[in-house]
Amino acid sequence: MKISVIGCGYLGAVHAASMAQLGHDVVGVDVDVAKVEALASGSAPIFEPGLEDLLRAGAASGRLAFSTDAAAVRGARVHFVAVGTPQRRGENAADLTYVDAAVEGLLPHLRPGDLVVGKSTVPVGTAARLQARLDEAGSGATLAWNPEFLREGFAVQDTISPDRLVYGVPPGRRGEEARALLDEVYADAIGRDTPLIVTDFATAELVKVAANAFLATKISFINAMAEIADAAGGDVTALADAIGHDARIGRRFLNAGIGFGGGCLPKDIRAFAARAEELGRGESTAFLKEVDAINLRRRQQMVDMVVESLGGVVYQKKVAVLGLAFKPESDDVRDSPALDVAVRLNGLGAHVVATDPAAIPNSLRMHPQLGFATDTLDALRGADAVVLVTEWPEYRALDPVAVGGLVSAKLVLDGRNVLDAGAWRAAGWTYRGMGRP
Ligand SMILES: NC(=O)c1ccc[n+]([C@@H]2O[C@H](COP(=O)([O-])OP(=O)(O)OC[C@H]3O[C@@H](n4cnc5c(N)ncnc54)[C@H](O)[C@@H]3O)[C@@H](O)[C@H]2O)c1
Ligand SMILES: O=c1ccn([C@@H]2O[C@H](COP(=O)(O)OP(=O)(O)O[C@H]3O[C@H](CO)[C@@H](O)[C@H](O)[C@H]3O)[C@@H](O)[C@H]2O)c(=O)[nH]1
Repeated sequence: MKISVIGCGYLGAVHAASMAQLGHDVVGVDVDVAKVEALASGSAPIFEPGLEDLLRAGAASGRLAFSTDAAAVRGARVHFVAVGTPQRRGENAADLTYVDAAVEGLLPHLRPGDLVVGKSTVPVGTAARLQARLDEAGSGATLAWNPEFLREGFAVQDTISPDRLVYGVPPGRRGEEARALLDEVYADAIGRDTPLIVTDFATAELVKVAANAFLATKISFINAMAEIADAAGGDVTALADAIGHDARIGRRFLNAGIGFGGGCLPKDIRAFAARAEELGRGESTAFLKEVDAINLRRRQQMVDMVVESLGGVVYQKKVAVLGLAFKPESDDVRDSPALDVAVRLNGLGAHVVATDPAAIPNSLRMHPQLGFATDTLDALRGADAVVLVTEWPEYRALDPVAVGGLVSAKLVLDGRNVLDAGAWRAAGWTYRGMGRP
C-alpha cells in the first residue's frame, strides 16, 4: 500500500519509518527542510532508540522517502496527518493551525476514494469538521481518526506492535471502506489479534485524551499521596507498591517525584479541559485542573527542598543537576520538569551544572544561561548538592562511595525516588527523596 505521512516530528517520523518496515511504500512530508534532509539521509532528528535503523533500512529498500513538497503525496491511497497540536500561546486550548494547514495542503492532491487519517491528538469535534471540509471541497476522500498511543523511548516498538488499535470512522459504506483500508495498513498487527476498537469520530478522539488524562491523574494522585507521606512521615514508595498489588489499581504510573512533563500529558489535559468547557461540561474535567496544579507544584517543592537542605541559601552554591529530559531514553525537553527545576535553581542564583546523556543540545538552545557538563563526573565535581531529576539508568547506577569523593558536600536530593536511600546513607550521604523518609 502506498502511504503518505504529513508531519514528520516525533510521531510522524516513527510512523513513516515503521510503516515502511511493515512493507508499505511511504513518503513522509514535512515543512521543515532540515528535518527532511536529516530523515532522508538516515539520521534521526530526535533521540529515539531503533529509529535510525529503520530509516536506513527504509532508504535501502527504496520503500521510504521524505520530501518538503506537498505534491509528493500524489499516488498514495492513505494519508496520515501527524502534525503538531501544541497548546495555544497564553491559552489552554489546542492550536489546530497545523492540522488545518496539513489538510488544506492535501486537498489539491487527493483522489476520490483516498483516505485521510488523523493521528494527531485533537479536541473532540475536529474529525467531523475536517470530513465536512473534505466534502465541501469535493475531494471524494474519506476521513478516519486513528489516535496514536506510542511512548517516547519505546516509539518504534509501540508503533510496530501496538497494544490496541482505534479507528474512528464515518457511518455507513464510507466507514466500511475506511476500515478495510486501515486493516490493510495494519495487517501485521491485525494478524496478531491486536485488540481493535472501531467506533465513531468523537469516541476515537476522546479515547486518546481520556487515556492521557487517566495517566496524568494517576501520577498526580501518587504525588498527592507523597505530599501527605512527607507531612505524616510515611513512605510513598512502599505505599505505591502496596496499593499497586491490587490488580484493579496496578503499580505502573505510580512513581512519585517531580511529576510529569513532555509534549503530550501536560498540553493534552489542558486542551481536554478547555474543550469540555466549550461543550458546557467544564465541571466534568474540573479535576484535571487539580491534576495539573499538583503536578506543577512538585517542581517548586523540589526546589524548596534543595534550598532548605542548603541552609536556606543557594546563591553561588554549586548544584549538580542529573537529568534534563522529561523522562529517560529521550532528548525531549518540552515542558520538562527536570529542566524546569534546573532553571528555577539557576534563577535563585545557584551555580547549576546540569548533565544529561541526550538532552543537553535541546536544553542549551532554550536555556543558554545554565551551566552544562557532558560528563556526569564533571557535573558532580565540587557540588554542594546533587539533584537527580531524570532517572536515566546511569544515574540510578551511580556508586555513592565512589562519587562521594568528588563532591564538596554529600547531599543528594532524589526527585524521582529511584536511589537506594540505605546505600547512599551508609556511604555518608544525606539523602532526601520526595515522600519517603
Ligand atoms: N510525541 C509523541 O510521543 C506523541 C504520541 C502520540 C500522539 N502525539 C500527537 O501527535 C502530534 C504530533 O506530535 P509530535 O510530538 O510528533 O510533534 P512535533 O512537533 O515533533 O512534530 C510535528 C511536525 O509537523 C510538522 N508540520 C507542521 N505543519 C506542517 C504542515 N502543514 N505540513 C507538513 N508538516 C508540518 C512540523 O514541522 C513538525 O516536524 C501531536 O498532536 C501530539 O499530541 C504525539
Ligand atoms: O509513574 C510515573 C510515570 C511517568 N511519570 C512522568 O510522566 C511523564 C510522561 O511519561 P510517559 O507517559 O511515559 O511519556 P510520553 O512519551 O509523553 O507518553 C505519553 O504521552 C503520549 C503522547 O500522547 C502517549 O501516546 C503515551 O501513551 C503516554 O504515555 C514523564 O515526565 C515521566 O517522568 C511520572 O512522573 N511517574
